[in-house]
Amino acid sequence: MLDVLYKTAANVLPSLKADITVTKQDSCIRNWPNFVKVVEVGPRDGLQNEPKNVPTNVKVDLINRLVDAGVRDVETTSFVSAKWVPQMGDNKEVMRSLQKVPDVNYVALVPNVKGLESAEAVQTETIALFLAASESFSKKNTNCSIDESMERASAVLERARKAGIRVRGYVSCVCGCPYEGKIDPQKVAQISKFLYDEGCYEISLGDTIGVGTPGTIAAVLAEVTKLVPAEKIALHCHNTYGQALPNILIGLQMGVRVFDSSVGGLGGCPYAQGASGNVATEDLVYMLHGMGIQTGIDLNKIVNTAHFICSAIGKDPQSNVTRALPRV
Ligand SMILES: CC(C)(COP(=O)([O-])OP(=O)([O-])OC[C@H]1O[C@@H](n2cnc3c(N)ncnc32)[C@H](O)[C@@H]1OP(=O)([O-])[O-])[C@@H](O)C(=O)NCCC(=O)NCCSC(=O)C[C@@](C)(O)CC(=O)[O-]
Repeated sequence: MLDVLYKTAANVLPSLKADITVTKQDSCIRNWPNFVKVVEVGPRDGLQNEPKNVPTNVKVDLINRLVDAGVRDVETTSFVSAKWVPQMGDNKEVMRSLQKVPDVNYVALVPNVKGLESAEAVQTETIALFLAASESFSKKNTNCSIDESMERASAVLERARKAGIRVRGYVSCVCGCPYEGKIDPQKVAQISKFLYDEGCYEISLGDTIGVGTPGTIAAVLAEVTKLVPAEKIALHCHNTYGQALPNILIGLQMGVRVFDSSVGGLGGCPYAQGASGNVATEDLVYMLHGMGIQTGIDLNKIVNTAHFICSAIGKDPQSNVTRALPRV
């Protein structure tokens, strides 16, 4: 089986035909799902840490290209303080400029009720709340303790419920914290359960600084799935130590069916110095299609989108697949 894949790859590289999709029957592994949801976080997580100002029209173009490539869940921007994250200061303009496609879930990150009010003002239908499993990271990132962040989250969730806005939840630092080091998986599980009980439709577990390994991810998932069903969990893996894809494989094995990624592998958190971007969408899609798992995403188009945004911001793609494939 692997011989066939390698030969196929050798025949098509470096043309843009390397989407080595295998059928379910071809796949030597039988217990994978048929479909996995990919949540594209590039326009928010990918660009929030960029030193250069990215023009609003480039952000909007990026989102439209991602949607055209088949992405159906995309994090567009964040309604946080522009004093804290100036890169997202054009949040309302971005949301207003989108020509929304009906079956696409456009998600905006929100830290508090003020952020929700701004999101509502531009007809945002889905928001993402973010909490941390580390006390120090919570303070650095949102200027409040974990308990205070839970109070803020409850207020946001109550208002969102009344307004009919869907809420996704994040837990950051699930494998480690840039300030505290190791994080107890039970703490991650408690916060995940809080978000689940409060009505988040999905809980994304963030390996914010990309220190997780298949071993630590398995330990975290083992604890979290005691309190939250695996089908409600997403994994958000940064790739600092090159462990994102193996971690995702462990997630798949443990029943996770939703994975966050960032086109071109861009990203990082302004309050987690040294952390690199998320797993690149094109690397994730390449792996999943190669396992016979569908994503609805066109690999060629996503690679072109990675080339587009990387050249717009003057960066090399942090993705093996995009480095391997030329732009057409
Ligand atoms: C949460 C705050 C706002 C608290 O910041 P604060 O300074 O404690 O807020 P405050 O309530 O004391 O208000 C201070 C000022 O901020 C304003 N303010 C208050 N709230 C808002 C708002 N929503 N939008 C716009 N402005 C706001 C407020 O109006 C006031 O304005 P002033 O009177 O001084 O002119 C701040 O800490 C903040 O914006 N933090 C965001 C940090 C951030 O965006 N980090 C990156 C995203 S998280 C991440 O990347 C991790 C993730 C999700 O990807 C998963 C993973 O990888 O782990």
